[in-house]
Amino acid sequence: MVSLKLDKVGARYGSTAVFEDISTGWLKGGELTALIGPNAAGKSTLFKRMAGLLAGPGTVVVEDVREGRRPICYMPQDTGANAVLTVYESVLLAAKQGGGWRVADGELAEIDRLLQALRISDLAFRDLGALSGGQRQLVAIAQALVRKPDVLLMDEPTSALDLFRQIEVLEFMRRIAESEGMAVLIALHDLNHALRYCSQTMVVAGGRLVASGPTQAVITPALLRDTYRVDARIEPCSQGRLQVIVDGALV
Ligand SMILES: Nc1ncnc2c1ncn2[C@@H]1O[C@H](COP(=O)(O)OP(=O)(O)OP(=O)(O)O)[C@@H](O)[C@H]1O
Repeated sequence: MVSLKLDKVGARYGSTAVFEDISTGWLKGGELTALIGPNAAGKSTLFKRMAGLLAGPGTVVVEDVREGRRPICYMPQDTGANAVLTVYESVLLAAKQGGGWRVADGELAEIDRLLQALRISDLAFRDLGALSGGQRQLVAIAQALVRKPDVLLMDEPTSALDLFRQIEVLEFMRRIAESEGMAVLIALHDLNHALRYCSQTMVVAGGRLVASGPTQAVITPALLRDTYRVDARIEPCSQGRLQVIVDGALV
């Protein structure tokens, strides 16, 4: 099973450091890990650094990548479509990225299966540019999964989705991470999603990793006060699930 850790990783734009010296323990395949933190904390930058899209100090260690799998794929937050492609073409193109152009029947079947699983088969022959923001986000998830990564970095993958789709996508990701042994890191603003779906959570703020570990141990009223500047409680709902209840902003 794949495993991943960060060793003294940093990133900067020009002369401005976004974060420095981020080290983690091993994150394992089969689990969802939330990456949380305030706006501009560096979540997208950390994903880009991990995916090798940005250079910087330190090492992103990925071990035991399986044959036929890509080590790391990054699904960006902004999925604006400027290519003149249908949904199906765009997913096929993602599958072939970096490989040969011969298409096996099994690859087409895999695309059909993914579009069905994400309930977007009806969009297959629509142009990307004619989709809603939420539809585009679902297509971006299909494009990411069809690349068969062992580590998948998803940047706010549910930000444009309605409530039903948010739950459906996160449950799907949890199932697929478990069944395929994929390590999935998800940048999230909805901390209730982190509590419900992610076994591990990493928190970036103020240019460093301020906490990391099992989600229920990491997301605490003290963290919400110090990192998000809100007064909040974490309490079980009537069905026993932990929920963040925000009482107010601390000014
Ligand atoms: N291409 C860039 N050039 C210069 N600065 C950048 C660039 N991209 C991001 N930044 C800056 O780096 C910092 C971290 O941005 P990043 O997008 O990683 O934050 P984030 O935690 O993902 O934020 P959000 O939750 O708002 O999406 C911000 O101050 C941002 O302005």
